[in-house]
Amino acid sequence: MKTEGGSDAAKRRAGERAAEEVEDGFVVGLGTGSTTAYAIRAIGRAVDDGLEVRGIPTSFQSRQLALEVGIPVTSLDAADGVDLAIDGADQVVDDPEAAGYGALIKGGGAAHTREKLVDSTADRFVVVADPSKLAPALERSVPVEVVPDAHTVVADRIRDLGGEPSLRDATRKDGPVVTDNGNLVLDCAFGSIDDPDALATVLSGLPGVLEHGLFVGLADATYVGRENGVDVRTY
Ligand SMILES: O=C(CO)[C@H](O)[C@H](O)COP(=O)(O)O
Repeated sequence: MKTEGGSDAAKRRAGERAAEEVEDGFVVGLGTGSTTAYAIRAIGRAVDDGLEVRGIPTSFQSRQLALEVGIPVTSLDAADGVDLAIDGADQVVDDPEAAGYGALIKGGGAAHTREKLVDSTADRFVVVADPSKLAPALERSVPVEVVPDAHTVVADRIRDLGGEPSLRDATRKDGPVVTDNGNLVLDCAFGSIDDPDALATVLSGLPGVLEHGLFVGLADATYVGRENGVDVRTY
């Protein structure tokens, strides 16, 4: 059995704190990843206790978990908006003086296209994270989902922009990761990103790019799980 380490405890606190924001009648965006999974499980327990909600999963993984814990699932085209989205992040800009304060890198689970769609649609988007995700600037590789035919062309454009693209390999399958949308992922290293908004705009404009993992100006708050509680950043 997996034991709960310090980081897992922090993730659980963040996820469960965010789940407390879910109100009766809400349509909730269900993000992807281990931190959001704590929120989904907590919402499932609340549903058992009588809370009436519908969830919009952002991935196969979050849909499976929602069904397992008894959250009725719906979709963006069937629901009339999203009241609250709860989602994790791979890195969060945590310097209030930085231009990109509250900007995120997402897509560690290759789910960032649907995550951005659902998170950006929500009236309120809450990020759940443990302290290891906080950084003064974004410096992790940016996941870029590309249609399969375009991966070499987009990789060349990324190099032109000064980035170093790497096709994401599957760990338990020969060949690359294939997203829930049937596409490939280029993890693109740019070093420390001074202007996330500018890079996001350029990446969005590249033919063949479906979506990238820079989330700029989308989050309303980040809940940071700590050993003894939760710190809330609002933007
Ligand atoms: O963006 C994501 C998936 O595409 C995840 O939210 C992100 O990778 C964080 O995951 P975790 O909570 O497991 O650290």
